[in-house]
Amino acid sequence: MNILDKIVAHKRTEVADAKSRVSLAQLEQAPLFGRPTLSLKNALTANGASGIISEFKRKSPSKGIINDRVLPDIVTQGYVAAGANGLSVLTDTDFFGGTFEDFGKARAANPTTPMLRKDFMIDEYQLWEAKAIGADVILLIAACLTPDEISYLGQKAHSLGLEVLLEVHDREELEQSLCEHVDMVGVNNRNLKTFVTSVETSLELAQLIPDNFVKISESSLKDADTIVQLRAAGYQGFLIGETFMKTEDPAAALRGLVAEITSKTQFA
Ligand SMILES: O=C(O)c1ccccc1NCC(=O)[C@H](O)[C@H](O)COP(=O)(O)O
Repeated sequence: MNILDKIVAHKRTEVADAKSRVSLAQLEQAPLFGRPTLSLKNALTANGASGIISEFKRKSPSKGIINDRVLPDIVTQGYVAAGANGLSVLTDTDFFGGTFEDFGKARAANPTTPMLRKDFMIDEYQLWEAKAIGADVILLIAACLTPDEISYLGQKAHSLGLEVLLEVHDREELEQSLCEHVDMVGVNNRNLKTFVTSVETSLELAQLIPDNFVKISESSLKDADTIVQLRAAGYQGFLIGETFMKTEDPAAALRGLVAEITSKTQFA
């Protein structure tokens, strides 16, 4: 069984357990459930946007522990001050060390920044959870969902006011999964089954994504030259976790990257 299958199998148990403990009606009573959501799509496409979505990621299946010494509220507030247009916070505990508590702390510290609940969504119950914790955007990963599930979950997410980021890794996933219930298309440079990374994946798929979807390049992004190259290929969003989180001061690492991108763009 590959890691993605393991994560999804575990997620099914986790969701079944959560459903038996907390009903949808109870989730709807959460203080943040009725909060108006913020648009990540608008934030990424605004004039002068950096396009960077900074991720709070404690550990990962591919790298093990990345950083267990930092706090979600401090790091994410720093990210926003350093120029992030969106935040991604892992809520998966077993494989990524994230929690709803992490998400809640980041949410409270950043009330005006769009936030992605980064998890493996397989059931509409998780959309209610996302609303209850104050998320603005959810992720649908083509590699672990059927096209019908993507369409169904996308539609449900929209009915709750959540934006939808569809994640693909190759042409086949893109062609089979793209539908009207998606707002943004993320191309993951990491093959989630083998962990092999290549930015070529984003570069190759760029022209195949229709222009009415905001394009986001995800994973293994490390330097300003790559961001500049991806922008030229049509990407307006850049999801970055490890490059920042592996440092002692993730926000300072983002600030440095934004400064470098700005200088390369100005003098290009
Ligand atoms: O990061 C992993 O090892 C991983 C393994 C299996 C499934 C998903 C995984 N990562 C999720 C992500 O999409 C990344 O956290 C995100 O794109 C940021 O990537 P990076 O900048 O490389 O931390």
